[in-house]
Amino acid sequence: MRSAHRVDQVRAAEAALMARLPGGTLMQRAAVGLAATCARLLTRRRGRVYGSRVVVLAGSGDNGGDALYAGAALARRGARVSAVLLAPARAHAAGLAALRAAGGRVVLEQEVGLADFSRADLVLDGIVGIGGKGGLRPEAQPYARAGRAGVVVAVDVPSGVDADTGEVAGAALRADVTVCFGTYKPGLLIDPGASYAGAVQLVGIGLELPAAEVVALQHADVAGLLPVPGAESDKYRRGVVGVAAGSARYPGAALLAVAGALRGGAGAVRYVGTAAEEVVRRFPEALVTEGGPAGAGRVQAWVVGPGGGEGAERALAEALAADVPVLVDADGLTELARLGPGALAGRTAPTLLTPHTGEAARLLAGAENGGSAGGGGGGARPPAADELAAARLGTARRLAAAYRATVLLKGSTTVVADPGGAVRVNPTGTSWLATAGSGDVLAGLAGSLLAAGRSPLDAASVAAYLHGLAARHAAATPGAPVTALEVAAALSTAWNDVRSAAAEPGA
Ligand SMILES: NC(=O)C1=CN([C@@H]2O[C@H](COP(=O)(O)OP(=O)(O)OC[C@H]3O[C@@H](n4cnc5c(N)ncnc54)[C@H](OP(=O)(O)O)[C@@H]3O)[C@@H](O)[C@H]2O)[C@@H](O)CC1
Ligand SMILES: Nc1ncnc2c1ncn2[C@@H]1O[C@H](COP(=O)(O)OP(=O)(O)O)[C@@H](O)[C@H]1O
Ligand SMILES: [K+]
Repeated sequence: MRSAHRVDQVRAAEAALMARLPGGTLMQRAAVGLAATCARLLTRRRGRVYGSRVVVLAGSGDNGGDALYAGAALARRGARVSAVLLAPARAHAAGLAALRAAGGRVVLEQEVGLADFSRADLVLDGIVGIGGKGGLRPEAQPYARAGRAGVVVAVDVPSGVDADTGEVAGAALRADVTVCFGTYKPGLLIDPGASYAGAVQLVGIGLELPAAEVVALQHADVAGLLPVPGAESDKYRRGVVGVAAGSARYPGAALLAVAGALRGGAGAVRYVGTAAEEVVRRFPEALVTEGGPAGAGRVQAWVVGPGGGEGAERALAEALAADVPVLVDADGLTELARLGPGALAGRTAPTLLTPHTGEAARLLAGAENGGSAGGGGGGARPPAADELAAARLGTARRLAAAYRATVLLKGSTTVVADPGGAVRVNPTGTSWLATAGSGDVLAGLAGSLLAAGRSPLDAASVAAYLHGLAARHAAATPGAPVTALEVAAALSTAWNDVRSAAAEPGA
């Protein structure tokens, strides 16, 4: 599991540790780890550190200090290091002295700095770290636009990325590798910040940290959460997932949601809706009923809404009336937004909402207006989907709080937020998943995990993980387009992948 902490949590842990250690110890630990990664990267690119061209972009804080000390260490190994000082009067004095003593040169003119930057084998971005506010300032912006021949290594956080949220206000410096200290930061795991961070490496510096703010599961964690039948299991004990999906207009959504549900670990899939005939023709193993959830047999969880069209209103009402976990997706969410959070108020079993940002905008507007169905006030501008996508962590949290439900917010980084405050972010996605119907597969899969007894937080985060992995496996060649049905078919490979990696020694 990758754990990420907020800046204030890092600062508190740093203060507690610094009180027990000689001054400068933590910066030395950070710089040693940073220099070691840079030396590995240079050796991989050029065969050796000696003679390579390194540029340190140094801002006014300790982030610049880390970068200057690491630059000094590389200079001592024979690298030709220039330090570009973005705030010359406030550069980290001891770091700068170390760099100079190691033979590094200092650049004050932007033209020279930019030329050095563009032809460097390696650039250390020490402009700003966890102390940063807002995007890059004007003096640093040309570096974000400049061409580059070598690798950019961000020190702790890519400059311009908000460490706590991953939000980017204006320009930020894109890195190939980020070396972070003590713990991951949420902004390194959540887009858009994550897309600026490149490969993220953690250097331990001995911080004692509280519970994480955000976590990202890895193979071993997911393997431990997969429902696996035991000797005592039968199909009912494994859980039956009910899928209320599809409509005359969107029959395909029914097939895709059932395809996902069949591969999520529940013992049986019960489909209700207008596409019963198509479903059973394609998936003879599914149990089918026409009509709505109320008339179907017992299930351990409902999935309601994919392609629900005109039947979504009734299906949602009937599913929410059942005392089992309910996953609401697509047209079910549009209907829920119309009703507002009050529609969930009487429920005792948990609810999982799986919006994309467009649906999230409708849900938030519904929460703020008390549900448009109730004729609530309204008047405030509804949030725009792209603004919500740029602030994914806050959006998922706001929705979870407003609806008192677990929220899986889909998109370039899928974020799962529990109403209790826990947040998981998904590391496995690929943008090829942005294909029609892949969300239906995800809904079926997550519903199946709910029926198999997983909590909404676990069901949602495991489903997103397997779904993202399956999309990679489904591609005929790495990086090729995939269809939603291919993603569903590749889910078994994703399960195997996770389980076999977890079974490896040392996993
Ligand atoms: N915590 C730990 O455990 C450890 C932390 N360590 C390291 O310390 C780093 C944090 O250092 P920090 O606190 O000095 O802050 P830092 O990120 O250098 O920035 C603050 C300075 O930048 C300025 N500034 C602000 N916004 C800006 C912007 N957008 N663009 C440009 N400048 C901007 C602001 O000045 P202002 O101009 O606003 O007065 C201020 O002077 C951390 O990321 C890690 O690398 C390790 O050494 C060891 C253990
Ligand atoms: N840029 C992206 N990067 C990674 N995954 C994405 C991106 N955009 C969308 N996705 C994923 O693709 C799926 C699309 O779901 P959804 O929007 O519900 O589509 P549909 O309604 O067509 O099924 C979700 O799993 C979502 O997280
Ligand atoms: K930085």
